[in-house]
Amino acid sequence: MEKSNVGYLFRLAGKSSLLLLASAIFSIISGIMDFVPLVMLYRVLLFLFGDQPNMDLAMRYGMYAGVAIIVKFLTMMVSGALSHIGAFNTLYEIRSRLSAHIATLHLGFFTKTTSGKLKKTIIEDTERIETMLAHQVPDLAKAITVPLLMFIYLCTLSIPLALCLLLPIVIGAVILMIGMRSSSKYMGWYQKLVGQLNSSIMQFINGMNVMKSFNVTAKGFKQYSSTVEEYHKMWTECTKMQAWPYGMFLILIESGLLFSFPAGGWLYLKGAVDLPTFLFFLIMSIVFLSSLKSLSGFAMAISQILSGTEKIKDIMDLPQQDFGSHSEQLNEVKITFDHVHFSYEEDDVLHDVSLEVPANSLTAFVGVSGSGKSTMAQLVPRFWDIQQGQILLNDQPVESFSEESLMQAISFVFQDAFMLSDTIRTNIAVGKDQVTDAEIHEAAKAAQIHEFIMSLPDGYDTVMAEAGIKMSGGEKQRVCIARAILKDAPVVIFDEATSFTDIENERKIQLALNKLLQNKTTIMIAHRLNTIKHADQICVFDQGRVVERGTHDDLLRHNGSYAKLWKIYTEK
Ligand SMILES: Nc1ncnc2c1ncn2[C@@H]1O[C@H](COP(=O)(O)OP(=O)(O)OP(=O)(O)O)[C@@H](O)[C@H]1O
Repeated sequence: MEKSNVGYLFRLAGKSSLLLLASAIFSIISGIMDFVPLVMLYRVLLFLFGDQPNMDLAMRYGMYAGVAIIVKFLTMMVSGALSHIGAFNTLYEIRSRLSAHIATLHLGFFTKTTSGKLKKTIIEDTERIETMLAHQVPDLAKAITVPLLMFIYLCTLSIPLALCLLLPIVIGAVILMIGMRSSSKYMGWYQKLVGQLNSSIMQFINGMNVMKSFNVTAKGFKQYSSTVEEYHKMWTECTKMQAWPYGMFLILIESGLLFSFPAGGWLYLKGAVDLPTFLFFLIMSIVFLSSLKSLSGFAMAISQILSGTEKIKDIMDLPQQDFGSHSEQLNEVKITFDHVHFSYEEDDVLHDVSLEVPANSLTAFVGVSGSGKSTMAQLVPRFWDIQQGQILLNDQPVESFSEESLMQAISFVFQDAFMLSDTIRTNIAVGKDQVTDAEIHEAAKAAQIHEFIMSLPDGYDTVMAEAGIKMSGGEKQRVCIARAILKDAPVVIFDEATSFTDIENERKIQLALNKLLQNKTTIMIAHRLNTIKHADQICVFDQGRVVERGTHDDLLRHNGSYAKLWKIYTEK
């Protein structure tokens, strides 16, 4: 974990870091004020044990001590308020920057990265940072500065006694350092396990229906139970490792008197310090060491802030997608894939694919699972950018288009229909500001979903989060088709759902598609071959290559891969 994460966090916080700085300064003042009454007490002791006790001056020092206590509480309050405001502003700043950055990433990023992981960073990690900043910044500033100032003051009274106060700390720190050499290993292990635990809990809850139907209990869910076991092992080992050095450290910190009493007594008897100074050091040996004790508790908090910052940094470091400046409202669109090579990581997923999808035609991508159909289709709206070759819309490279022009030109109907937690009306009109109810109804009618919506008690005002449970996969996909019909983009990429196959639903989807695809350039990723029998061209994918291309009849005559797929399909 880099130390620069601290700087990075404050850079992200922007102006809010000034509030945090102010909070730290007020906190230091409040810490100093904590210390003032003790100094005043020392002053009074000097008078009391001096040759000419001056009661007036003693009273005045008493008053100073009272004022210091009031100032301490006031500065503590101001510091707390500033740190909370600063931390909230930081949270806002980080979330805004994260959201703004995420909006500029390749669309494909969102299919790869689990939304749970993103959610965790945007909500949980930033929130933890906020809580930590609100509390730890003022406390840490005080815990470091005040003992240091105390020590300097004590050195002005007696250097040997001041050093003697440091002795238990130095011995304790050495023991801690030796004993906790391997703690960074545990910290990494801990972070890894917390991530695994979260993801397996999410998986278990999301897949509860499947788990239950296969009689899998939380304990029987191997991924979860083995993570819990490892978590238990990690904490047991970590606690064993930390117990003795931390225990020794605490004992030493509590035993300041063991060091200051004999040393101070000896110096007093030798006449090197006077009685008030000796007494003052005895008091300070308790106060000084306990003020340092709080420092040991910050390690965990700081490491949590740093690890949260690192996750934010990982997202912020993801490269942004650049768009071109070519702005054009496309109507009839021809798509050309020209010697396209693409890989997600190292191995090529698409190898030198060339293909033309003529304007206003239906091109179907078929092939076994993993052959590259979805990847190829996702390259058109630039979910990912290719490594070699070109993808052209009407002979213009996709990279040259402005984001608005490109997105305006393409509708993508995904398999797993995404729904906003909003009304059906908003879900159909998503992205369109000025649209009438009549237009929305017309799109829904064309998508064969109007009747269903009207049968709901709140009709188009039904909130999807509630209706979602009642909607079948086919109904949801028809809402998405209505969305695409309303968008009326010249290019449609349709990823046929594999999960719902009842005849009535298939018929309705087919009717909806007939409307959606009229006069459009369509790429259909097809799983049910009878839906694409009439496609203008069918491209058969195999291991990232288009191995056959033609109409249904051509390809059956050719008696190759497609004919085999068709045979398997019709025999099902
Ligand atoms: N986001 C991703 N990151 C890394 N690899 C991926 C990603 N998406 C797909 N792949 C890999 O790329 C290859 C092609 O996958 P793709 O989804 O394009 O195939 P497909 O033919 O559409 O399959 P299916 O019919 O099952 O959807 C597969 O090996 C797959 O594992």
